[in-house]
Amino acid sequence: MLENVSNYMSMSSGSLLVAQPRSSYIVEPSSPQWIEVLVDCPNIQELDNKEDKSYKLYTYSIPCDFKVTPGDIVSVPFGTQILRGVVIRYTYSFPDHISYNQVKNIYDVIASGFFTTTYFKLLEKVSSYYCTDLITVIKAALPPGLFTKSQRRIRLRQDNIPPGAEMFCRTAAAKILSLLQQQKDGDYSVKYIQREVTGARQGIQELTKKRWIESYLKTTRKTQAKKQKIVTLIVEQFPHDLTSKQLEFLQVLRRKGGELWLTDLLDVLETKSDSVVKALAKKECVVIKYRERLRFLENPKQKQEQNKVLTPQQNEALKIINSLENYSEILLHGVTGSGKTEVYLQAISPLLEQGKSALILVPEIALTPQLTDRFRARFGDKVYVYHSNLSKGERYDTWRQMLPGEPQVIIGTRSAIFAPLPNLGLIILDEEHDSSFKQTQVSPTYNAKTVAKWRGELENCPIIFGSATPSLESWISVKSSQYSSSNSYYLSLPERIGFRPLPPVKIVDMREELKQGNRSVFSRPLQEALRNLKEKNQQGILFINRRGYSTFVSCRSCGYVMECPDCDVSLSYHYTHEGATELLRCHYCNHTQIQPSNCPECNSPYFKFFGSGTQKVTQALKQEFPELKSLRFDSDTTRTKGSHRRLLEEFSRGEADILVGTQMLTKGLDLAQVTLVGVVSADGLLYLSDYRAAERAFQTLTQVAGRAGRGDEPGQVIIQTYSPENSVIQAVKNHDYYRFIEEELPRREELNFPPYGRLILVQLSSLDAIEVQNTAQQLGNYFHETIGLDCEILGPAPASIMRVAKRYRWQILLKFLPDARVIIPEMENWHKLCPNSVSLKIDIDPLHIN
Ligand SMILES: Nc1ncnc2c1ncn2[C@@H]1O[C@H](COP(=O)(O)OP(=O)(O)OP(=O)(O)O)[C@@H](O)[C@H]1O
Ligand SMILES: [Zn+2]
Ligand SMILES: [Zn+2]
Repeated sequence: MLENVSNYMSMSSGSLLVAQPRSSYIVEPSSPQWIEVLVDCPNIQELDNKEDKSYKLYTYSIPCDFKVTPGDIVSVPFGTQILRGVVIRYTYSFPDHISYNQVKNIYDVIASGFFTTTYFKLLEKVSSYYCTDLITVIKAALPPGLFTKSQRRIRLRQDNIPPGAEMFCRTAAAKILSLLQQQKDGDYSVKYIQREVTGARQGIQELTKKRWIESYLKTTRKTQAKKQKIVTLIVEQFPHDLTSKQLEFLQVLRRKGGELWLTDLLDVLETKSDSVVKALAKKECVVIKYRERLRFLENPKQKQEQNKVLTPQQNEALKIINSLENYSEILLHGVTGSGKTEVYLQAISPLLEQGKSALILVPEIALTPQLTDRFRARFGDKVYVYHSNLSKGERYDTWRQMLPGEPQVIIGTRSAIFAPLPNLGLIILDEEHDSSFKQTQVSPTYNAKTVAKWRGELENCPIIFGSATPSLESWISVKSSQYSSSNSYYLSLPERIGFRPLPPVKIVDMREELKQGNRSVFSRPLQEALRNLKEKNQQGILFINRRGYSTFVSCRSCGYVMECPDCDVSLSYHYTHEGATELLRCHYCNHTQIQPSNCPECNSPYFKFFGSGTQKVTQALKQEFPELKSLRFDSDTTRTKGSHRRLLEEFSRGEADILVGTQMLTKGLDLAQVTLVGVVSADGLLYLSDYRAAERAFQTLTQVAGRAGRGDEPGQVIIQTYSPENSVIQAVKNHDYYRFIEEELPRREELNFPPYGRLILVQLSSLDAIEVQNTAQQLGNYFHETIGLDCEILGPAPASIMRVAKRYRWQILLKFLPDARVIIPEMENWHKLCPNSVSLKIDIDPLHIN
């Protein structure tokens, strides 16, 4: 039975409408015998849905001792496999082509009650808007490990097999037998056998009949609840015949409230043996039982902290936020250090008292340990973090503890927008301009900001978008509907806390420096500022635009540049510490090789790396300012869990004078001792072949500048550049967001780029250069035939880096004009034009085009 989900979207500037799917998640009152299941098999879904974008449901029966409800995750027999699926609804009739006895029983119930009705609607919206199978969306939303597959395998029954057995069977069976015998355990998956041997099916049947092989199901371990022993005190008066050890155990147990996990109790008493506890259980002083122990990410305990007295501006903002109960969009535009976080905290407090929960999304949790700490200091153990770096168990348990609806605060990254909080009272997106809210690598290519709006609508709760540098989308969205609709608010915090000034920004023209004979990476003004740091006992930050940028290795004699053999990009120079091997690495595919001492082209010994990565800057710093101690903060030094926190803590304890880092530094760092921020080179940010380059440059530079002078000492910012007259640089210099958007918005409007028009990026890649080009051409033609005039079709064109990890990449950009109805041609037809060797990806509302 097919359910149709219409796949067109319509968009008018500012508001986004998605067609309501016709199917929905229906809960029937009685308990019937059959259910329809969405099975985790996306390829089958695609093949079966010729008519239109939809999803196919399979009917199963419920064994009488099972209780199954829509929303449950079940495992079901499916061909030779046992697959996971989601129960969509009860059913009372069969599709025409199926007879009663063809319907199979479900195999097992994996998890119950994972989502509510509105939640399911959200998933359907995501599926239709981002042109992604519903099951893929469900898997992206739910904690991992629920949809593991079981595999049908066969193995030899060694003892039954006579010598020369293969002589007694047909070709296929003989082949299978010899395959199995070559494998040391005599064991293969049926899938593998089917790929290797023609007529595998009959072969397997034959061997099974002879009892020379057996087939079995291999299930991967499922994520499940973790049970542990808990010890409960059950007597008030301690008996007199206790040993001193036993008495000590009971006293500890009573002091700790009468109940402790066995492991914790043993820890407190510094023993490994549970014999004393067992003896106490025998004496009926305690009981030991198994109980589920939830796994959460333990964060360091914070000192309890009280609400701060708000500034009049914070107060104004809070009053409006607190007055909102229904769906509304709030843009909280507060300059760096204006106290946005305090507003969030005080907006959440009354909600918790009303029994509601709040969801806070941040760009990257590891980068903002400070933020999580501040929430914990205010709300203690009501705060949970949820993001993709947690272990499977932690995600599973954090998810499940949300379901009963205890009021709480969830802090997470983009995937947390799917956190199943039942009584959601507020959604906050902090640093809303950040592009990491968008998923780009895998489907669905959702933007948590867009999903947050749907979620807010479905749950009927307000959303706060907070930033010092709002994205043009949010700016336009709120500004254009502020007067027309009553549920849009622009709230501004134009000043820093305590009337601290924003730091003055000095722009240094690096061309002048060179003319004056200064070849150092540090300009004279930056050198002077660095020298002053030590005297004044202050700290500084040096910002380097993303790792690898301009750290390419080239020959000074012939100009030869070292490139990755598999990607069309230059390799980056890596030198982790003194004495380490000098390495070259590709930042796309991680190809690594040793840095040659001479040029491979002309053998010149002047074969060096150029540019200023974090490593080069730390080295230059060491040479020119040996008295300054520096710490590197980039993706190389923060690979291990907890390393962000450790480095930031080291720095805030004053164990280094300078923090040298990449984009990671820009996010939410609040350190009072930092008075100097130096941008080593702004140029890499300005010249990217992307329509968003200017916006991203303005945001990054403003954010990094905002780290200076947040304490009592005034700060200063020095930006080094070869293009001081650039208008982005000028806007940053004057802390002038309004000037920036006044210049940027007309440019976007003229070219119909977002936030006016809408983009859809179709990406094709293949190992075969010709095939991918031809496919791109055909797809382009198909678009020209089917897409209306209010969509501009750009390309097909090779991606700006044409080859990555041996795959050639082409793309087509669809640009829908403002107010155009966005109609995406049938995906099914696209796939028909696309041979198996070419992979196809669709990115809806892409943020990066390269
Ligand atoms: N009303 C207040 N009274 C005193 N201190 C405050 C108040 N509000 C915030 N602060 C403090 O001011 C500092 C800056 O606030 P906060 O970090 O919330 O700013 P922000 O706007 O989130 O900054 P950014 O966007 O730059 O990360 C923090 O140390 C915070 O504790
Ligand atoms: Zn050379
Ligand atoms: Zn590469």
